[in-house]
Order: sequence, then C-alpha cells, then structure tokens
Amino acid sequence: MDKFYIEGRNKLKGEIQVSGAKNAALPIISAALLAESKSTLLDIPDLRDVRNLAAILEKMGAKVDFTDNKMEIDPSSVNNHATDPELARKLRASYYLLGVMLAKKGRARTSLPGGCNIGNRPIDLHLKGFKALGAEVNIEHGHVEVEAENLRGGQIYLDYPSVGATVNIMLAASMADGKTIIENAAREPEIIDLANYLTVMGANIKGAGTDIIKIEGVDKLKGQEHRIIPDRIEAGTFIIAGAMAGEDVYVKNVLVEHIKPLLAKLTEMGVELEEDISGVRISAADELKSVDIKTLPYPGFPTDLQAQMMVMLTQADEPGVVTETVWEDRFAHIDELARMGAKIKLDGHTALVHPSELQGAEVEATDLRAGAALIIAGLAAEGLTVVNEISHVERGYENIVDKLQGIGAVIQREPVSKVTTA
Ligand SMILES: CC(=O)N[C@H]1[C@@H](OP(=O)(O)OP(=O)(O)OC[C@H]2O[C@@H](n3ccc(=O)[nH]c3=O)[C@H](O)[C@@H]2O)O[C@H](CO)[C@@H](O)[C@@H]1O
Ligand SMILES: C=C(OP(=O)(O)O)C(=O)O
Repeated sequence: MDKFYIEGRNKLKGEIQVSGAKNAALPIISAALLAESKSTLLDIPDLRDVRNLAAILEKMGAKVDFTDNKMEIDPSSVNNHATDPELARKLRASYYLLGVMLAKKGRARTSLPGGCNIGNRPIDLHLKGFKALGAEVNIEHGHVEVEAENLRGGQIYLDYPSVGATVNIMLAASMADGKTIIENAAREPEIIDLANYLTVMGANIKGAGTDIIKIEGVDKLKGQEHRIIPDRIEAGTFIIAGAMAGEDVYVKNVLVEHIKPLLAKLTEMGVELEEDISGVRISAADELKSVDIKTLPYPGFPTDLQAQMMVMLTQADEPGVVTETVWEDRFAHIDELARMGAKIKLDGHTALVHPSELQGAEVEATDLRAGAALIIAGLAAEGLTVVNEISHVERGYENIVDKLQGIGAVIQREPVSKVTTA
C-alpha cells in the first residue's frame, strides 16, 4: 500500500509554490466541452481528480492533451452524452458533465458521483436547478439522467449556497434559451473563475461572486485560453504548515484576498505574516493564542481548511472550539489525530481542541483534507508518522512530497510514483 513517511520536527524554510486550484480546474475542464473549438487551459494541477476527469472526457469523444500543467481540450468530436460510470464515481466533479451535456446535447447521464466521504452529499439542488430549466430528471440504479427537448432559462433559489449546484446550473444555463437567475448562489472564488472562462468563450453572465447570478443563454461558445486561479486551500495548507513548523517560509502564488479568513485567524493566534502581491511569508510563533473557528460558505472560514486548522489549535495555549457547519460529518481526522496524541473532544458539530503534545504514529488519511492535516501534524510531531490511504491526498495536492521536501521537510512517498488515473 502507498504511504507517506514523515520525520517530524525539522524546521521548514524556503519557497513553496502553490498550484492551480483543483476546485476551479474541474468545472473549467468540464466547461471546455461546451465550446465548438479547442480550449487551452493553463496552470491545471496534475492531480488524480484531474486525470480521471480528462479520461472521462476522452471516453466521451473529446481530444485531450495534458502536459506540464497545460491542458488542450478539443471538444469537436464529442459523441457520447454519458460518462464512464467507474471513472465518474472516483470524483465529485464528474457531475458537472450533467450541466454541460444537457446544454450541449439536451441529454446527459452519469453515475452518482464520488468525492470525499464527509457526510451526506445530496444533489437535490442541482436537480432542482435542472428542472427549473425545463429538464426531466431520473435517478435509477445509481445513475442520474437529465433530458430537455428545449432547455430554457429559469429562476432558481438555492436553499443553501451550494458550490456544485451553482456551477452545474451556470453550465447548463449558459446555453439555454433566455435568462436564468440563480438566487442565494455560492460566492466562492472558483465560481468567479468559471464565470470568467465562460465569459471569454462568449457566455453572458453577470454577478458571479455575489449571491445573485444572471445568465442570458447564448447559441454558441468558442474555445479559449484561460489560466486557473491559485488553489486557496493548498495555499492555506502550506501557510498553516509554515505557521507550525516554519522559519521564514514563503508560500508563493497566493491571492491573499481569497484566504483572508485564515490569515485573520492566524494573526489572532499571534502568528506573524507578511503579505505581498504574490504570496505570504510566515514563521512559527513562540507562543500561540487559542481561537475559535466556525466553518461557513465563502467568505467565511473554509471547511476545506478545518482539519488542518484543528492541528494548529493543538499547539495553542488554551482549548479552542471548532464548529463545522457545512458538512455534517467532517471530523474523521479526530480519531487519527488522537493516535498522535491530540486531545480533541467531539460533541455533535463542535470539537473542543485541547493543547496537546504531538507524537509520530501510523495513521490513515480518511479523506483529502484529513490527509493534509495528518501531514501537517506529522511535520510538527516528535518522531516518525506513517500516513496510509494517501490516494485521497493525491486527489487534491500536486507533488506534495516534492514541494514539502523543497522547504526542508523530511517526507517520502513509498513506493515512489507519479500520479495517474484511478
Ligand atoms: C469539487 C468541489 O468544488 N468541492 C468543494 C465543494 O463541494 P460541493 O460543491 O459538493 O459542496 P456544496 O457547496 O454543494 O455543499 C455544501 C452543503 O450543501 C449541501 N447540499 C449541496 C448540494 C445539494 O444539492 N444539496 C445540499 O444539501 C451539502 O450537503 C453541504 O452540506 O464545496 C465544498 C464547500 O465549500 C467544499 O468542501 C468542496 O471541497
Ligand atoms: C471535499 C473536497 O473535495 P470533493 O468535493 O472533490 O470531494 C475538498 O476538496 O476538500
């Protein structure tokens, strides 16, 4: 089984580069199928999720070339409205091909998607959106089928500002007849990046980044070049690692306005940060003051940094409270961190994190960000940490071993190998 081996308590120092954002790249790669001609996407992170999505696109008939973080997608030969069921189950974002193929061919089919196991992950809001655009929806034997003879604009109020539902409705509405209004839309930076790409392709979208998005459907979209925004969650993960075990770490390729909630909390904890136009410089503080964290949709504190921040809180002077409001069951890392000596008491959606001495142990990455949290804990702990089930981590962190080794971390992947599909 593939594992990470981490020898803790080595000071991190130097520059670490953030890749393009997974959660922007996946909808944008899907959106490339909407066009009639080839798109060139830059700063695409080389991740398991990205490779699996590219393989799905190829099976649908698209030509995909992915080299050195540049992905060229020629959708002109797409002839299949259905995704490969095995591949589609390996990631969450495969369901974006529902919105895309509904707009492109009036028909789409996919298996219910995969992604991190962090609680119930319904897709009712996606389906509510498709129905409002005139589509019929069928779920049978674990597959979703959507069909519309005449996809037309509609008005949708999202009961929760779901990222995935906002993306899927934007994708479908971009080429529907007439005007769509999404109310209580998600405001995440990845939504704005998708809107920017669709707009250069010829779509008519206003309001991305606010809670009301208006889309006037167009007949055609043209392939374009687009550069993916930096990954704010990867940036946050490295910044937290630097704040725990760093001595002058520079995290490069960061849009600091995207990670203000994290930077504010770290400052409250007493960490010294220097922001500049392309990154954040950080060192570990001698003493950390405790804070409370509550995850919320953007611009609140991101749930995808909750696990990593919990590790940081184990090093604070007093207990801190972490409240998870986005996902109903995103605390699997607590039991794994307990193996490393972390004293964390869970009560419903709230975890009380006590100051704890971390020691190396054999642990399991139960999901993507849990895995990232265990790596950070391993870097700060005394002794050897072995992280199992690392395929979760490789869904969302590009070259994490090489990157961390570059700032002095003692971390190895066994066996040494490159990320592929599956
Ligand atoms: C590929 C991707 O971009 N993944 C991110 C995306 O996931 P994802 O897009 O799946 O997350 P959503 O914003 O949709 O989900 C947030 C909440 O809404 C609920 N919900 C969602 C859809 C729906 O139809 N019905 C419903 O009730 C979910 O159960 C959850 O409680 O945003 C999450 C919240 O920032 C992040 O943790 C994920 O990293
Ligand atoms: C939960 C995550 O991803 P996904 O939605 O792809 O499972 C994540 O990126 O932390």
